[in-house]
Amino acid sequence: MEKLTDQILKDVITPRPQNSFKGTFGKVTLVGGNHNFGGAIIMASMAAVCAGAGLVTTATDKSNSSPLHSQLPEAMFADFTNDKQVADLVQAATSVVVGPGLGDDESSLQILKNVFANTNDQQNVIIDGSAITLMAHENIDQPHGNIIYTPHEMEWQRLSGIKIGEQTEDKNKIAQQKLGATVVLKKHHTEIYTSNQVYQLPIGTPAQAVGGMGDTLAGIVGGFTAEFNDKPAEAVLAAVYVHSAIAEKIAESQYIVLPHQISRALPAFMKKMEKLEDDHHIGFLN
Ligand SMILES: NC(=O)C1=CN([C@@H]2O[C@H](COP(=O)(O)OP(=O)(O)OC[C@H]3O[C@@H](n4cnc5c(N)ncnc54)[C@H](O)[C@@H]3O)[C@@H](O)[C@H]2O)[C@@H](O)CC1
Ligand SMILES: Nc1ncnc2c1ncn2[C@@H]1O[C@H](COP(=O)(O)OP(=O)(O)O)[C@@H](O)[C@H]1O
Ligand SMILES: [Mg+2]
Repeated sequence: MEKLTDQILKDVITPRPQNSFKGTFGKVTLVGGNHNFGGAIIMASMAAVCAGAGLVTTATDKSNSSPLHSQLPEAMFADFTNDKQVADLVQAATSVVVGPGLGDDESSLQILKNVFANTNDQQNVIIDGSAITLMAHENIDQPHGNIIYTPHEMEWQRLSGIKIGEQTEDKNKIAQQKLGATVVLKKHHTEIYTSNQVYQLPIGTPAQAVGGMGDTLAGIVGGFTAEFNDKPAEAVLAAVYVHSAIAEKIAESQYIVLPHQISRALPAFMKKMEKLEDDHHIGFLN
């Protein structure tokens, strides 16, 4: 298992071309947030916007429209029960994030099936939270796309059948190869299983054990894969690293880290990365 280092941030977060516009940095469509879990998709959407995606649209329960816009006017809204609109938004996306707060009832299932029916192999599809649980429980086939699962250990147990105490590197690798997808197995020292390598995140803090922390990561992965779409595999690794690097920084002065604080810190943190020369280390930054 190879340990991720801050080098991944320097590799991925480079200065933006002068001759660019919002379309240069990709479109993210996020789908989730039922009547009870609106916060999950709002946190994911905030993360995608703050990570630098060019355009972000959030397909969610109607009741989340005003809360979304009051927190995040940069995001556009769609009603996730409008199948035609969601299909169009999914087809138009560079990256699709599905699952944060989606829920596990019949309506959640129909929405998930509609999303999965409309992805294609050119897109990054980040499958998180309820979407993983629904796939496992309802035996739903994996959709088209560059698939990135972001399960916590229980979601990985549901999806892979490997019990939490038995999730060894070898077993996880076999399950990941069978899926033909990237797996970000979230825990203390998250592991990332890619087509040809297994990475471990050596940073991160228990101050991150807060609801919404994974929803935020899913949004960063969506934002980075859209923005840095010429190197989607590295973008996933950088997203995982930046999420915990910022959290560690905040945790120097806070007992817990609120997920939205990570998102709000992203633009300034990324600016510092952009300026870094190869011989500088993030540890020197304040
Ligand atoms: N503010 C919100 O709206 C929030 C909504 N959420 C959404 O709620 C839905 C259900 O997700 P949950 O993860 O809460 O529920 P799940 O039922 O999927 O998973 C939680 C269960 O897994 C067990 N578990 C074992 N190892 C774990 C690990 N390493 N990390 C986390 N759990 C572990 C827990 O003990 C618990 O029994 C998802 O769609 C999620 O996105 C959560 O993100 C919490 C915040
Ligand atoms: N003790 C810990 N140390 C480091 N990271 C942690 C710790 N506890 C939780 N995290 C991180 O927080 C996130 C939790 O994700 P998840 O359980 O999906 O949260 P939620 O669904 O509530 O948003 C993951 O990125 C995980 O790695
Ligand atoms: Mg989660």
